[in-house]
Amino acid sequence: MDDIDGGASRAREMGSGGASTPWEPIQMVFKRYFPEKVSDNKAPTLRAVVKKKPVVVRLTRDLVETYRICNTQFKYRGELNPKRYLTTPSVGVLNDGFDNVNSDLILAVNDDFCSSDSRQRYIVKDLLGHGTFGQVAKCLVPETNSFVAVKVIKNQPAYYQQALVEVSILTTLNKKYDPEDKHHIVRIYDYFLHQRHLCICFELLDMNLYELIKINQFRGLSLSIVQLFSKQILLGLALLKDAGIIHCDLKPENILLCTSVKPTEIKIIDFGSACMEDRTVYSYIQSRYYRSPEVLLGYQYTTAIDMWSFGCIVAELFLGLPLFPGASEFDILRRMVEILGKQPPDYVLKEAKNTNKFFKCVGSIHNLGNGGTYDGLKSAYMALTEEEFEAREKKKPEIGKEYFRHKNLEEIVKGYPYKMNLPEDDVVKETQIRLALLDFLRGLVEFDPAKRWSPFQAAKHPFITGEPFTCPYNPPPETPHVHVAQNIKVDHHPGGGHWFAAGLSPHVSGRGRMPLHNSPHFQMIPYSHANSYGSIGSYGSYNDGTMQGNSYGSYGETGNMFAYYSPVNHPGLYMQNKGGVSMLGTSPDARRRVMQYSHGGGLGTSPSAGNFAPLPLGTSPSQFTPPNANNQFLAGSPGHHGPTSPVRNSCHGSPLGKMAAFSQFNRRKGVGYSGGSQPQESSLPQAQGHGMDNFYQNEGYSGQFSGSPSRRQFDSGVNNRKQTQGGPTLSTGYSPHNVSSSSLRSNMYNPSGTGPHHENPDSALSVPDPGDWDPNYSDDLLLQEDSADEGFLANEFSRGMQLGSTDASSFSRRVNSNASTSSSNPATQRRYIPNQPFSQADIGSPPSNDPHARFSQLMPGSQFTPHVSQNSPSRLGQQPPHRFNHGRPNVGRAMDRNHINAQLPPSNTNSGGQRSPRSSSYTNGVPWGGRRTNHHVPNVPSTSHGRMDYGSIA
Ligand SMILES: Nc1ncnc2c1ncn2[C@@H]1O[C@H](COP(=O)(O)OP(=O)(O)OP(=O)(O)O)[C@@H](O)[C@H]1O
Repeated sequence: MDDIDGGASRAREMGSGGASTPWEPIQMVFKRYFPEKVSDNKAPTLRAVVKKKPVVVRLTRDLVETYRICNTQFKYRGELNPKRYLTTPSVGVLNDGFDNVNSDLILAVNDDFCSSDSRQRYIVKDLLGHGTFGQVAKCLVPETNSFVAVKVIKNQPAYYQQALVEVSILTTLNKKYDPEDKHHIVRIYDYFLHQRHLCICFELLDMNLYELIKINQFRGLSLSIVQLFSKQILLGLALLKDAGIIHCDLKPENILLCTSVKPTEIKIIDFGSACMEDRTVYSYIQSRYYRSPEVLLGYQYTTAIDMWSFGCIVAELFLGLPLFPGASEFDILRRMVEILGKQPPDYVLKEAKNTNKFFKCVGSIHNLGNGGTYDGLKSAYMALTEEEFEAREKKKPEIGKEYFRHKNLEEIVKGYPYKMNLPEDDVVKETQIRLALLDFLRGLVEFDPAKRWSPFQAAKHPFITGEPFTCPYNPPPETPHVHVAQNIKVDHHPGGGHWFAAGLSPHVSGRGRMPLHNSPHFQMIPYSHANSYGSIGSYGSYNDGTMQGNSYGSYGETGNMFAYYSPVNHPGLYMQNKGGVSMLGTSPDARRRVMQYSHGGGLGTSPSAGNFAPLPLGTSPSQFTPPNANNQFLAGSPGHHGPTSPVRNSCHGSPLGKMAAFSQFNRRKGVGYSGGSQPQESSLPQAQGHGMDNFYQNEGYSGQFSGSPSRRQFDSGVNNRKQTQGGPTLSTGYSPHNVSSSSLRSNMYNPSGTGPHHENPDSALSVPDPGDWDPNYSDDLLLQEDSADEGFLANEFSRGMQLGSTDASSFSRRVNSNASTSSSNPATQRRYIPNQPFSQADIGSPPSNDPHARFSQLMPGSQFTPHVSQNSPSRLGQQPPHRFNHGRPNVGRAMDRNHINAQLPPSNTNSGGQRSPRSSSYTNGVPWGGRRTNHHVPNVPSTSHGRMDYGSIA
């Protein structure tokens, strides 16, 4: 004390001019502490709880500052930092060293992209995911200080083309059908070329539903969440149906949380496999677990296949595991028949291309009673047993593990374990809701596509509306489709290409394509033998009858030949007929095909592909395939399935398949992580929302439909429509309209609960091991992470999603580099290449109102040299892709091709920071994010995607 006082007086002296005395503080801020007297003679204890971060954390959090404190001479130059690569492998071997062996652009933190069109800069900060088409990077938009997701498409023509389809479809959906962003479809902001890679800029979203289930330890989500998400997905599907677009790859991985809005919403992504309903080009679509019976059987398909996938997703959200986790297509069908207690209707089996693979004929198929519809009692077909299948196919069918103790849907849903310690009342309520769910599912996973509910019909189901469920739902008749976008702008230019492949040309009015004959740009030459499509152009240009097209990516169909004109090509630039047959353009991926045709008129090869075998079928990038001489295409019998989904995650099989395996592996390992006008006659009482705790009414829910007649009644039913025979009973009603954040929190199963959640006998009392059915699963993928960040993570996530009961520590985290380094690393010697992705030989038309102008921007030159990497993965693996023309009548649909202007998100939107539970990226192949949790199922979703083996088939 004396010292202190003395010091103070000396300071005063110094302040008054004492020059020789050492410096002392002028004023004393703290006084000496004198403990208060305590009466009980106990030694007083001073307890100060100081939450300090570990010293290492404190010293390294702002390392540059720490260095400056240590050494004032220290200067920091970000550009000297070693590059932190996000792409694996990061060795540049293609595209002048810009691309790796997989044709992926090698991305490093702080690389920047610049859109030549919008002049917008995007600075790479992290990797969000890795798909078949390329990588998705989290990028900073410096002007607005906001983040976006940029999908960098592989530098290969077919990927490029298919990605343009995605751009086109999404642009149309966003701008024409959902300008107010109410239908839970991801927003596209911009697209541009960078180092020959097409880059598509999307709004930044969060983890996907598979990851959500995963962090919940593969226990199902609460019914309120299932219901909320179902409703939102239905809004998206209703929009798609209205636009006549089939997503073709609906699955939990392609539904992402959007936590930037409150309460949390979901959005549908990945339209890279989508097609127009009247252009069902590919026969091999949908990820296996979510693949519809029509697609499995090779029957014509419509938007109803998305409803099947949706049904599978709803069931999976509730059960935590896929409803039909078949290891092969045979296994899937077997499970469907067993769980649903039915089989596809005879009229489908009679016409489907693959019926013989799975069924045997046991009766007359010529006089199918009941209009060809299997009445459930007797059918002309019987599913093959495993032995019969083996005898026919000369190989054993792959059969996956059983996860449910019960064998039929009703028992599975009813018998699913209830949440632990649920009060009796709540059990009763949930039982009631489960009945509604069961009925709901039955309408979705309905074998007969004609009977399967439409989004409109499903949206009126009590499970969605929250009305009390008292009896089987009788859906209202589907509103006849009336196309909404009547005034679609048409590009009257001869460029077609992939736009037509996606059926996007307003001039392509139908499968019959009769209008094509009238096109001033199109002279159709009668020619037959091709019976399937890839890109189909209404403006193809033929020069003569020799089948030399002047453009690429054109495909034929039965009885007709089409080619489209590419705006980057000269009319008159003839394709070489290298295959010894007359041909017209094909997808560049034709290079890997050797096919036999029953008719000699091969159709099209890609000029970019050089001397490739003729290709009768249009191809997608997802249908690359190596030679397989055993496959024959019959012109009149299109539709052999390829080995796996062209769109997905095949560890074996898909044309892009090896890639899929690779990318899935990486993803799993943590590459990134990964009308409203029906009058409201009366509102149900507000008490509708109290049937289940944690729900509340939200009359202002944004999902109002507008415009489309087929959409307009959607939401009106939510609040007002009464169930056919059910009154507004309050006791069992529950409102799905919204779920508060807190309800999301409390409705997630608590992973710490010990109750049996799964029916799997093996796992009845424990969490199922995802490794059993998830070939990519490995808890080695999980990495330790600084625990100091866990709180932040938990907060970040729970602020967005409010899952609450799930242990925050189970969330992985994406780590962003804060290094303010420049993107240019002097050590990396790369020659700048202007944006010139592919030569005219390789590409189609870009999405633009002015394709010529747009294209000249995009394609300053044509220096693309096709390269076929040996390692270039192919999603559809080792068998040839097959497509078929389903021969359905066309319904002309017009879609515009408006160019998207960059509409960047507001500065505060999704400003990124460290996002919720996705994460971990690789740096030069070394994982650096993620964490290991204490859960006995270490299921941090280190990748954005989940399962990898969807696409493969037996
Ligand atoms: N807008 C987004 N915001 C955040 N992450 C995204 C976004 N879009 C995509 N991702 C992430 O990137 C991953 C790959 O994206 P996407 O599915 O579009 O690519 P893909 O190549 O088409 O994949 P797939 O192999 O499934 O076809 C997604 O699973 C997701 O985790």
